Amino acid sequence: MKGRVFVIGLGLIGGSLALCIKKEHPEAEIIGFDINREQARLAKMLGVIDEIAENIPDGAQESDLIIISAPVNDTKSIIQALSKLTLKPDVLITDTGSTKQKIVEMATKLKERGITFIGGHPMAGSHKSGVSAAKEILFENAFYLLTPEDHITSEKIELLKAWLIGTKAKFLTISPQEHDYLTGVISHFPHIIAASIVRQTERLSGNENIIPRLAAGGFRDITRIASSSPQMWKDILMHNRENLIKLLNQWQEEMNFVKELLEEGNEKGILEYFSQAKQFRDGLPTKEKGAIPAFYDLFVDIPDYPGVVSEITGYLAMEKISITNIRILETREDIHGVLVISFQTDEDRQRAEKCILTYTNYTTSIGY
Ligand SMILES: NC(=O)c1ccc[n+]([C@@H]2O[C@H](COP(=O)([O-])OP(=O)(O)OC[C@H]3O[C@@H](n4cnc5c(N)ncnc54)[C@H](O)[C@@H]3O)[C@@H](O)[C@H]2O)c1
Ligand SMILES: O=C(O)C(=O)C[C@]1(C(=O)O)C=C[C@@H](O)C=C1
Repeated sequence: MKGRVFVIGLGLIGGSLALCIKKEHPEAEIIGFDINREQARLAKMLGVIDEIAENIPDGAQESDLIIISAPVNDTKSIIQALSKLTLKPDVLITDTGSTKQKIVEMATKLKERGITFIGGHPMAGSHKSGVSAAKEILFENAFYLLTPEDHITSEKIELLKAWLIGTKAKFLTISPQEHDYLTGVISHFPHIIAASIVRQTERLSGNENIIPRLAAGGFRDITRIASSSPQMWKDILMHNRENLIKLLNQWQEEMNFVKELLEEGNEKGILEYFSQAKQFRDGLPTKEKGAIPAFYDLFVDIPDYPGVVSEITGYLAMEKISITNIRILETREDIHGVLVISFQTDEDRQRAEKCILTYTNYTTSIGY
């Protein structure tokens, strides 16, 4: 497709979408604006956008598609600012915010001017922020939630999907209310819990350095998202307060239930508690991204000697296999450790396993 695309907010999500659009529609011209000029300059330098706009009116006026990928509160102000401009009559405006009700409400200002706004939310991301973390494959296989209002025609929705086809995401249309409830349950609420576990651990650590040093696999897995942008999450919580208050009440009941099981020494009840959770968790789709991202992890038993990690990454580099993450499971005290290497695709993981088995005598597995 040809046309001018204007991305406002050149961080992880805006940058990743710009890359997806450019790949699929190389003839499109991608203009970007970020309140942080450094981010905009970096986006241009990294080839994420073609040109930097001086300000929002400058970028918006001749655009065919406008994507707002700023924190949710800023998104509201940007919509308000856009509603005061003279834009192309058939311009399509969308956003990527993690909440939808308040944003869609604000977009009535656009509707009043006859401008099409379709709320959007790609359900994949990271705890990292900024354009340097942007990547084209971020949304592959993820759900991409759209919250068009009733007056939006299916042609406009299809046009937006066509622009975004390079995300390789699966589009799903829901109402803003459903959106905020569902994402409250599977995304916003878990972020509160992750932060609370980290805070409790910090509080209990006091001067005892040993606690953070012992915090290994389980703690790290459940708290990764506590490293996300505090500014972004403050805004999300403020936008989804009602749902989150209800969820917190339910969670308190759940915790009281566990406490009672413990007080009663109810072995059967505790077993049942974990079994039920395991059954549900194990039944979640593993190849789909979304609330639960697909991890293509390879576990490698490695001896504990200096340079072993670079030895393995060196073999993978020789075979041109890209990795997305690498870490050592610090749960064992013996002379062996477990290296966990994550890949973008199952195919990469299989190639990596073959490569490691060819060059080394280490044992590998895809589960641990
Ligand atoms: N991070 C995730 O996992 C994720 C996933 C899906 C959706 N989202 C949503 O997408 C949006 C962007 O998130 P992100 O992770 O890319 O954040 P980010 O911090 O990486 O990027 C946001 C960018 O917006 C810029 N910005 C802030 N206010 C602005 C304004 N008024 N005008 C122009 N630029 C402005 C910031 O300078 C920053 O560069 C948020 O609404 C977030 O809720 C995030
Ligand atoms: O993977 C992560 O780090 C995320 O937190 C991504 C995540 C999520 O909660 O699933 C975070 C917020 C977004 O609105 C969508 C996706």
